[in-house]
Amino acid sequence: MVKAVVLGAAGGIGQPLALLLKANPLVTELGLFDIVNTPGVAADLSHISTPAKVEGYLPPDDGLKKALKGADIVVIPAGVPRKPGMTRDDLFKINAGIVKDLATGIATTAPKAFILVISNPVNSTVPIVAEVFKKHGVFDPKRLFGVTTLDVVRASTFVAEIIGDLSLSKDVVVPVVGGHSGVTIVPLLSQSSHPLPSSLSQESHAALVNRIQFGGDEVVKAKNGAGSATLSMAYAGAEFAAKVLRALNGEKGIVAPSYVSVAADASGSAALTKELGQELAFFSSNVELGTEGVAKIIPLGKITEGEQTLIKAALPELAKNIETGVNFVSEAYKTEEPRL
Ligand SMILES: NC(=O)c1ccc[n+]([C@@H]2O[C@H](COP(=O)([O-])OP(=O)(O)OC[C@H]3O[C@@H](n4cnc5c(N)ncnc54)[C@H](O)[C@@H]3O)[C@@H](O)[C@H]2O)c1
Ligand SMILES: O=C(O)C[C@H](O)C(=O)O
Repeated sequence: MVKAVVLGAAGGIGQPLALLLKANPLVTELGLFDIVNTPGVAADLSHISTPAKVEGYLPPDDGLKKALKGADIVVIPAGVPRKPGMTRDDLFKINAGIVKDLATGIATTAPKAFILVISNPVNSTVPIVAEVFKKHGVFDPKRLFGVTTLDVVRASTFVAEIIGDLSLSKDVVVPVVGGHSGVTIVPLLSQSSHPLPSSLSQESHAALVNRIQFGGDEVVKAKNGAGSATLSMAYAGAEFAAKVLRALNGEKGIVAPSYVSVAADASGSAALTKELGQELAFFSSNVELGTEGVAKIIPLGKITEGEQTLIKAALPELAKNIETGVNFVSEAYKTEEPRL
């Protein structure tokens, strides 16, 4: 029996993500929480002939607690998306508070659940969840994941496009490390399961890296004020959730990149820190998943000089983003006691 919960379930990501989770046979219960419209979304999904029992909750009458009760996996796409001209960091002001409140609900109701954070800026919202959990004395770094899968999905698609065969895209695997915004997104194209054509010019290679790093902007621009990636994100979020669920179900050897706390695996992160030349509290790297969450953080391995330069550019930005998240929670708790 597995209960999955979506917080922000009526949104542009939340609805298709809830649909894909409802379609996952490993999910037997699906809790949907949002500040609007969840009863309708839940009624609609509940007619689909798959095992999951669906319930929708709103804030009144302890809706968040009811949605979270007994949760094994909680996915968070709650919060505002970008408009053209904005960076993900511009979302921090609104989304930090939303994520903090939802994290408080999880810490007090389902502290053992796996938490998959989609809300931007991921580089900072994941540290917010960690800090809230620490304040409540329930932080388990193995169970907290920043969802960076969309970067991996984009890399697979764009590499397959360059190879000239989109049918390969589901098989192309490119590790994408670092974080989830602009220069912190570092595709390790040299480790692609499908090598790039040797005829690819340096300029085209650089353009591919840039497209993976700024793929989100392409969608924000095309949507022209109506938000950011929702459908591709729902697909990516469901893919990552499916891997976590398979690992929870006992399947071995499942690997996926995710933005995790380095405290999740001391020896893996020590090797990673050596490669990076500095320690960061959070970093996205390939992670082996197990029944307890992160089983292993897999270091970068062999990378090119160009990739090393990209990592160097990512590190200061990531450090700043992490600090922003951590400071936000310590400031908040100066005026507010954790609700234990
Ligand atoms: N990690 C990624 O790769 C990635 C990709 C795409 C989008 N995102 C981020 O995901 C977030 C959501 O994007 P979207 O397009 O679905 O936005 P959206 O506005 O369509 O949906 C957000 C939903 O969150 C709900 N919400 C707001 N406050 C809430 C609260 N306190 N509790 C519960 N629900 C609440 C809203 O009612 C809305 O239904 C944004 O921050 C966006 O930047 C992340
Ligand atoms: O670009 C955004 O703001 C949304 C998301 O992070 C993305 O990568 O598409």
